[in-house]
Amino acid sequence: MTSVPTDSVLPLTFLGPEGTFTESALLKVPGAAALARIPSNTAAAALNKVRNGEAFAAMLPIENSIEGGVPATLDAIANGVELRIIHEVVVPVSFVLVARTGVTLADVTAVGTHPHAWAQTREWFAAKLPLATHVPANSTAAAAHELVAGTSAFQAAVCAPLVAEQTGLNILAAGIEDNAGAVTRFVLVAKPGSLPVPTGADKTTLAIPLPEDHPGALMAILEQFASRGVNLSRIESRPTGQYLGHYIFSVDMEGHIRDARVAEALRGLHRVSPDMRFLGSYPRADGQPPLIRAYNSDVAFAEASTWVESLLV
Ligand SMILES: O=C(O)C(=O)Cc1ccccc1
Repeated sequence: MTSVPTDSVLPLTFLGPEGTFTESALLKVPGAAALARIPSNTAAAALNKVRNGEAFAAMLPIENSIEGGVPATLDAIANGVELRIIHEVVVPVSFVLVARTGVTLADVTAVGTHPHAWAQTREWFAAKLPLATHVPANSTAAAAHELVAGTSAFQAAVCAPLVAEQTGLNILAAGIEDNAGAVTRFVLVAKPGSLPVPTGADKTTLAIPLPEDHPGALMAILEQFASRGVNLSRIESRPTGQYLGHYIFSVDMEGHIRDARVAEALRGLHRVSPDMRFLGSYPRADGQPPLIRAYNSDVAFAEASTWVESLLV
C-alpha cells in the first residue's frame, strides 16, 4: 500500500484551512496523520509548496461524481514544474449550512462556499432558499472562517459538519447534499521520484495537449488507448489559456505505467503529442482490477517483442 514516508522531515499540505474535506481525505492516507500538516489557500499554492521543497506532498480535490473535474486542481497540475500523483482517496461528502448565532434561514440572501459544494447543494437551495446567491470561496472551510471573522459578504456558508464543531458556528440545516451517493476524489501529489509499485488495480493520469494543425488529432490520441485495450475512467478538456481553441486533455486510465499495454499506449501518445505529461501511476482507491484480454497482457506484449526480435537476422 502506498503511503507517505513517516520519517519525512517535510510536512504535508492540503487545500485548507483546517476542516476542509481535503484535510479529512488527507488523514485517510496511511502514515499521513503522523506527519505535520500545513494548510494552503489554493491548489496552486499547495503544489508550489511541494515544488519548492516546503512540503513533501499536497492533497487536493480533483473530481466529483456530480460536477466532474475540479478545474483549479487540473490546471495547477498540468502546468508548472512536473509533479506526480502518488495516492488517491475517494470519499462521500455531506454538507451543512452554518451561520453566526442569531442568524436564521430567513436572513440568508448570500451563501459562501467552494463551487463544487454549491454544485452539490443546488437543488436544496432552489427548494429552500431560491433567492440566495452564491459567493465562491477557495474552500468550504475558508467560507466558514470568513463568517467567524465577520468579514464576509454572505450570511451563511456550506461546509463539513466538522467545521461547525471547530468554529462554533450554528448549523441552520444538515445533510443538504442533493445526492446522498455523491463522492469526491482527492489526490496526493509529490515530486517525481517515488513511483508507487503496481498493485494490479492502478490508475494512470496524463495531461495531453491537443497537437495543432493535426486534423483528427483527438482520434489519433484515443486510438492509442483503444488499440492496447486501455480503459479510460475520466477524460476532460481544459483550455490552455494561450488562445481560443487550444486545449489540454486531462485523462485517467486503468493500469500502471509498468503494465506493458499502458507503457505502449504512452509511447504512442508521446509520438502524437510530444509535450504530453505523465502525472503518475498509483493504486486505485476502490481496488478494482481492470479487465484485460489475453492479447493485451504483459506476457502477450513480451512474446510479440521476442517474435519481432527473432525476425531481425
Ligand atoms: O472546500 C473543501 O472543503 C474542499 O476540500 C473542496 C471540496 C469542496 C466540495 C466537495 C468536496 C471537496
